[in-house]
Amino acid sequence: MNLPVQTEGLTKRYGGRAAVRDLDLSVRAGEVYGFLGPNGAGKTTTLRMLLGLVRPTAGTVRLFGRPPAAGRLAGVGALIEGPAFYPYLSGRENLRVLARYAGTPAERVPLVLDLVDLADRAGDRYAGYSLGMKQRLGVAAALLKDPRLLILDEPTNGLDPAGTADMRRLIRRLGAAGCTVLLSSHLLGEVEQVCDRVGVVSQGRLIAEGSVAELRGAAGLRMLAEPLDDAAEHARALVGAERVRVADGALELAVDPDRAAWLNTELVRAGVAVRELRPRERDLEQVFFDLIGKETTDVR
Ligand SMILES: Nc1ncnc2c1ncn2[C@@H]1O[C@H](COP(=O)(O)OP(=O)(O)OP(=O)(O)O)[C@@H](O)[C@H]1O
Repeated sequence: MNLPVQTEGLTKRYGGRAAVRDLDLSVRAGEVYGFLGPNGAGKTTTLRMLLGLVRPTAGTVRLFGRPPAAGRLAGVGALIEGPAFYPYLSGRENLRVLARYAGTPAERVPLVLDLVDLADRAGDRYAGYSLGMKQRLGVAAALLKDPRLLILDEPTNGLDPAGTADMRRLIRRLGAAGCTVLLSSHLLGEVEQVCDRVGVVSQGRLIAEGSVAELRGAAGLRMLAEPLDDAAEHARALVGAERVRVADGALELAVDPDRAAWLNTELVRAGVAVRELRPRERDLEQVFFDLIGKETTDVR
């Protein structure tokens, strides 16, 4: 099956500096994929290589199984740089101009305006739009050709909270409608809220990939109990030694949190006083900084 996006060993060097290093990325049909990383991690360079706007130093890019040669990006819509629109034309007129250039039927214009929630303001001049409306018009332009894959570079960058919420809603709506979306972001909360899967990029390398839940790590339980040694011994006997760890005066148990009541009953029965038992979940922010921190240490 041809994936919407597949790269192998994708690398871009500028002089001696690698902006993107040996990147294997795959985006599956119908998913909203978040490409997450701090500023300068290589996100824009990667997206530009996907679109054939920057030539890779090494490695390959396939979009729906084909290399992204110029003029052969059928089925792909993108918003990479701030969209260039005529300030004195309305949103609708701007899209009509673009549709004409692209050979897209003008009937798509009201459809995409509706999709991005700009139908009411379509007759207003572009110059009078808020930043959020300008970004949404950019997405509308990318949607003109009814793409199967939409690539968005930091779509909420610079937007106020309301504009950000509108953009997130729009992305979720597009995802729900079956469009594959690849978006870059340096904001965890963003990818957490809209993405099915996330790839974390740092210093040009993909350092982690998975669903938000997977990135958070396996859920588990954290227990405060007395005496702790007895609790640990019984817990090991109950769930397996490899699933039990003592850390900071507490027990960490790599088990399904649904087993809390059962564990509590068993330990109390064994004479252990369980003071606290709660699900342990790593905050995604912590995961992100753990990953980035580790990476920085590795590189040093
Ligand atoms: N045309 C270029 N010439 C030289 N270096 C470049 C060029 N484009 C990007 N870089 C460098 O490559 C690295 C990655 O940049 P890139 O813009 O891809 O990162 P990013 O993750 O998109 O960050 P941001 O969110 O800040 O745009 C940076 O160190 C940047 O300075």
